[in-house]
Amino acid sequence: MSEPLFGSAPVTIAPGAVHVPGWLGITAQRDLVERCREWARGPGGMRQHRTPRGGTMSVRMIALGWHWEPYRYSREVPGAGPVAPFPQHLGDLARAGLRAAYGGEPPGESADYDVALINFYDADAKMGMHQDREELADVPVVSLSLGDTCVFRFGNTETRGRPYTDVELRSGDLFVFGGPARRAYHGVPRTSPGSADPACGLTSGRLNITIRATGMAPG
Ligand SMILES: O=C(O)CCC(=O)C(=O)O
Ligand SMILES: [Fe+2]
Repeated sequence: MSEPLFGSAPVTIAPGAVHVPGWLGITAQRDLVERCREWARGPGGMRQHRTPRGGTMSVRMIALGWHWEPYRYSREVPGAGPVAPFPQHLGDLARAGLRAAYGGEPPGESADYDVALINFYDADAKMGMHQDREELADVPVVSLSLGDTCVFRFGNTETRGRPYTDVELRSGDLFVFGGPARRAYHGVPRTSPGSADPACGLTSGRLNITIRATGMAPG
């Protein structure tokens, strides 16, 4: 274990998938919530995306560095111009997250993070089991949770179903999945409305930031 910012020891959920409870202290949480509010005002705002099968995602999201919507990355936000830039401090935070989770060299390619997806969950929002697989690079995904507690379901690389492990993610928790877990199915079956400490800066709902490397050439 090396240099956790805060909180308890890493817990390995599956090979390559590590949960670090309470990694971000309350001040860092509040700072990130405030930045999310600014990012939410970026090109296109927080959007509920349609899926190719005709559904609508229940989370609201915005992306930095690359725009994402089901199921591809692009430089432009449809109808709103170029995507907001990727803040380098999120790349630094992600690399610190890798060290906290893995305690040494992370599995996969070197970590040139270039995209962050910011999801907002209201009390009813959830996310079905899916793989993060639009990225070409084999770099771990770094996930930060803010606000309400949720159940994060972390499964296997073969199917949306069992075996999986349900993990409670609270405000300030870090979850990293790379190496053999990089393409594992995962989702958020529910959140617990009203469970957050308001001192985190969010009085209702949950924010999740995933920091990723697309492996795609900029521009
Ligand atoms: O909200 C979460 O914890 C997971 C989000 C997620 O899986 C995604 O954005 O792809
Ligand atoms: Fe995901």
